[in-house]
Amino acid sequence: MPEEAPAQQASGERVPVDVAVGVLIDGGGRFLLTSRPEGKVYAGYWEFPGGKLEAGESVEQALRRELHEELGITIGAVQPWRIEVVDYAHARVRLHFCKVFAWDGAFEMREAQQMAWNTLPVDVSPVLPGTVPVLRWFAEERGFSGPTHAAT
Ligand SMILES: Nc1nc2c([nH]c(=O)n2[C@H]2C[C@H](O)[C@@H](COP(=O)(O)OP(=O)(O)OP(=O)(O)O)O2)c(=O)[nH]1
Repeated sequence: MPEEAPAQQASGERVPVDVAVGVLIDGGGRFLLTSRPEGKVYAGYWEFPGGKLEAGESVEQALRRELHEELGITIGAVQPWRIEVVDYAHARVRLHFCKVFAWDGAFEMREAQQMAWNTLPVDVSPVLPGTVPVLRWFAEERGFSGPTHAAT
């Protein structure tokens, strides 16, 4: 589906679209990456699951909805982590990355995407540009040095 034309601020900068992103971390410290479904921009690229906020939604509400819609799970506590603005040709996005350590339900890939539990370095490729900083934050937290993912 083509994305809507981005709105512009008076300054000429595009208004960012808010996106809630879930960084699911399991008991072994692995984190979940999913591939972007066919028909979306950057189809096939790996990212953390999530999606755009709908009107009136908080980040947490959007994250609960998106992860249920996309993965079939019900998430527990949402821990806001970091916020990052990324300029793509298709949109300017404000990514609200949240850590999630608990969820219920079995994973179902409801958009025919793929999922992979990862540690550093990640073994899936290509990684979405707006996802790369998260791998760096994990590397800092975990004292990991070296490339976090394969260069594309
Ligand atoms: N989910 C997610 N999106 C990311 C990440 N990094 C990153 O730059 N993005 C960008 C890609 C998209 O431009 C935007 C998310 O929008 P989307 O199109 O996937 O969201 P959506 O599921 O609400 O899509 P739709 O209903 O409009 O089709 O955020 C990430 O790690 N996870």
